[in-house]
Amino acid sequence: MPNSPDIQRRCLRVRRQSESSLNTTRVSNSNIQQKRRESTSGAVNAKKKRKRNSYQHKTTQYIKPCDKIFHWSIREVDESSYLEEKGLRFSGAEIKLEEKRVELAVKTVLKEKADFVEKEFATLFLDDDSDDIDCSYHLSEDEDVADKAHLVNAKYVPLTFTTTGETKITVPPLKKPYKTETTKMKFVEPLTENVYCDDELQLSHFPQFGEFPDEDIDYEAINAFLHRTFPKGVHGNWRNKSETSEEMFYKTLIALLPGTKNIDLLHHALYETFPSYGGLKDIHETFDRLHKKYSNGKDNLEILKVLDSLKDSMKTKLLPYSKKFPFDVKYPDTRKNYIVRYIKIGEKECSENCYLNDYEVITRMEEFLEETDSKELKLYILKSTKRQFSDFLNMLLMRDDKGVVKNFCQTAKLFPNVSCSSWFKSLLDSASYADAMGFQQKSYANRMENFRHAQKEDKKKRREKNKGKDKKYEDYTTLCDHLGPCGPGVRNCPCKRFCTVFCNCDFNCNRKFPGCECPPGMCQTQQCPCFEIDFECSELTCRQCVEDDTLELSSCDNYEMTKGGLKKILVGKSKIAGNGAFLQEDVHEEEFLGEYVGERLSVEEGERRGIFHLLNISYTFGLAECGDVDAMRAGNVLRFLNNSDEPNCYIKYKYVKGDLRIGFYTLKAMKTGQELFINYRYRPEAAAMFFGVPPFDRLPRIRKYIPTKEEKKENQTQKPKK
Ligand SMILES: C[S@@+](CC[C@H](N)C(=O)[O-])C[C@H]1O[C@@H](n2cnc3c(N)ncnc32)[C@H](O)[C@@H]1O
Repeated sequence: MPNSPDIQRRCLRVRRQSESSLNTTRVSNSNIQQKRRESTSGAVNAKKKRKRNSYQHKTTQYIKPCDKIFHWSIREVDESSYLEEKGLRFSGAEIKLEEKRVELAVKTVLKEKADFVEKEFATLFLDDDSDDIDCSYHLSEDEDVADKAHLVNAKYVPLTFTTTGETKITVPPLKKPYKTETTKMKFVEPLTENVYCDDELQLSHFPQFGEFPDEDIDYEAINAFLHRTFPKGVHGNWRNKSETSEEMFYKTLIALLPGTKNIDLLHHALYETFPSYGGLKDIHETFDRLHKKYSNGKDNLEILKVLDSLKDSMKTKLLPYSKKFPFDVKYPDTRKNYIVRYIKIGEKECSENCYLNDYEVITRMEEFLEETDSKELKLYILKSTKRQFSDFLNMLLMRDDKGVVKNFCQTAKLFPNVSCSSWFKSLLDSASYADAMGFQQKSYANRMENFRHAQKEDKKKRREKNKGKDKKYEDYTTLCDHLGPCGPGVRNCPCKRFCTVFCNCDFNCNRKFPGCECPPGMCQTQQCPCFEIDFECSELTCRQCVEDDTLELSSCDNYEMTKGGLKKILVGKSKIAGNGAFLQEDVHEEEFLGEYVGERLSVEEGERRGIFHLLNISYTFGLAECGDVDAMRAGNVLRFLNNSDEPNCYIKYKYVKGDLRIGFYTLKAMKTGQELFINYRYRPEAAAMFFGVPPFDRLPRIRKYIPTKEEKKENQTQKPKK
């Protein structure tokens, strides 16, 4: 197998003229040489043309070749479609039936999960009145408070505080005083950008545990409580199929295994639904592991029987492609618009219509040979293929062996209505390096025109699809990574209104948002297509505004989070609660303060950590359906901005490099020393809880499990001394 391909060298190279050694070639050598001469001069001209036309990106990172295919199957299942492997053949109707079963199982599990979550949360947030503590706080008449407005609603107030270290203000103690010490910083790691973090299923290491003094709380009891609250692991959602939780996957399998008529068919249907769980072998191994984890030691005989038969079938007909399925690819590299594959040239014709008998195909093969005597073609296969062809391609790539398609004819046979040589021609049509480069050569106007046109088409389709349905939140951070066209009519394409350059679809995809062409400094109005949809400008799309060589010098005014600046802000004792953030430089109205950074959590992890907010201080910002940013353990100074109903700063969410991020901006001009506030926009119940009730008193249910000091002492005296 050749090493990883070097496109520049390989593709711009003028090939050496030499003898062809295709042993199946029925074309005369002179013909081949003639062809070669034409293609050589063509390549030189194409090279010159490309050089003239091409827009030079600062980075050419996204035109790297890819040698992996992520989603093999984005296929419309109809009567004529079928799956055949090792003599197994399914009709479209059978596939539909099995997929329907998977869909039903998915719905049932989801409903169960939703009910469970609802029930748990309903009881969690209920105050059981077991402790009638009045934590309300009223300001006295003669209080010397600089900014009373902040304090009127603030019930969680420290006993003493200073504003910028000058005025010392004292407020009367709360009826039930609680810790007023500023938060210890021992767990906070300074960050300049978000760090993506995995779901953490171990709760006991959570730093907030350490923030309660030991004598006050029994951590084991809290831990036990949390495990009781989420006994089945963390919640998940199936919005994006890659984001399913293991438990859901397990439950679906359990529900489906007994009734399956054919394990391969079930596997096929499951793979359609859970592309990241791998092939038959992978699913089998995953299932074994999950069974141990979730069955609680109870073995269901029926399931075990099916498992056994599955093992047998694994032995006898281990599908050759099973290990090639994408596995664990959650967020694949977004820089690929074509896939590199080697196609081994066959030695024997499979039929009369075999590509090896086709003069045109044989002649065109020349263009794709690495070396003239090579027995493999090297193809740059574009992802944006026609729907029908993408089915074939998916199947072809799925059956390759470490990037080499060894038996092209075998795959072609699975599609009897189209001849082997027609498939080969389509493959060659879509497989040249020059085509893969096409996007770069398109002018901005051209891209914009295509985009607008695609948007119109999409709008029609969406309208039909969503007739009578409620308008849903549209998340632009879900990136697509499939073969074939994108859009609302395409199964499994998760991109809502449009694709972006961060999607893994082909760069020629007309749905791809083309960015803007504003001059530098003009991207803060609705005239700028990026600004209009809350996208930060990007050097991958916007030609003029972000053109400066160095990031810091770029004068684009819609590029702040990419640049990553942060105003001078210090942490001090807040006027309102614990620590606060204080300006150390003068700022104008509508100035960018910085990005709120922290650990970037999945929706599930955000939900799980959410429980700690009830116990303590929350540093989490929700990103709608995209997860959360949690600055509890790691973040920057913006984590110290407290809440106010009369804020002097505001938040703006923006899409930056394919992800939703949080920018902090000023609402007015301010001087050094001023404390910064935003409005957290909590719902009244949440505000009452977080700002009105000391953390310790927030969870009556938890308290049941936390021994009081007296109880603890009693327990200790009862424990036999070692
Ligand atoms: C992002 S932190 C702000 C920094 C925090 N004061 C500190 O010391 O680290 C948010 C937490 O501060 C507290 N807080 C913020 N604004 C408040 C207010 N207006 N009244 C009472 N507590 C507030 C709440 O405990 C909230 O969960």
